[in-house]
Amino acid sequence: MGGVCSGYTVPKKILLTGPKGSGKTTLLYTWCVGGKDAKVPRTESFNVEMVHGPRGGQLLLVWDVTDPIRRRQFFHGTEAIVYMIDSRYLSDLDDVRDDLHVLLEDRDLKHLPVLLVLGKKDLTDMFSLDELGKKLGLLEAMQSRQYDWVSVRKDDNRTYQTALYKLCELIFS
Ligand SMILES: Nc1nc2c(ncn2[C@@H]2O[C@H](COP(=O)(O)OP(=O)(O)OP(=O)(O)O)[C@@H](O)[C@H]2O)c(=O)[nH]1
Ligand SMILES: [Mg+2]
Repeated sequence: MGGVCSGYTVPKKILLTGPKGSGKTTLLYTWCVGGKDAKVPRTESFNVEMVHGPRGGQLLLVWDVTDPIRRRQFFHGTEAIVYMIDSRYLSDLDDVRDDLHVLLEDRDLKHLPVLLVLGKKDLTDMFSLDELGKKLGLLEAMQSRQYDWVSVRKDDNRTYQTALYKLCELIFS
């Protein structure tokens, strides 16, 4: 539940991660500006931004970090994971699968809700979610945690708002 202390809402800490160039910072800054064209800075190390969810009192502090080694320092206190994949590489997911499993097995991240985001859907054809689930071993990986998925494309802001809505459903419901 969202913590409220003396009238202030305590934000939920979110880890936004996934392979390099998958579209994480575009997602984060689109959430921040609420649907207008987001200016996306190049990510040197990490980005961190406060994001308002669709309902009052839904406040998220989102840490956007790619590097699998450096991101470890951001795990403590995390309350949900957003894992982003570039949809163009759905046919070659071995590295993604390994990275995702290492992340989900970390003791600081066990049992946390996960939103899987498939980015750049404007650049790819349809795919089967069953097939994706098998390739990523989602059935085992998502056992004992809440999980959802969504696809986004930067030419359609509604897809980013749907992603934010689903994330808040996972965290606040
Ligand atoms: N066509 C298309 N391009 C996108 C989309 N989302 C992001 N991009 C582009 O993909 C590139 C990488 O996007 P970023 O948001 O910087 O990706 P990132 O995951 O933050 O990258 P790193 O910080 O390097 O890990 C940029 O040129 C974006 O404009 C999308 O939905 N469709
Ligand atoms: Mg980035």
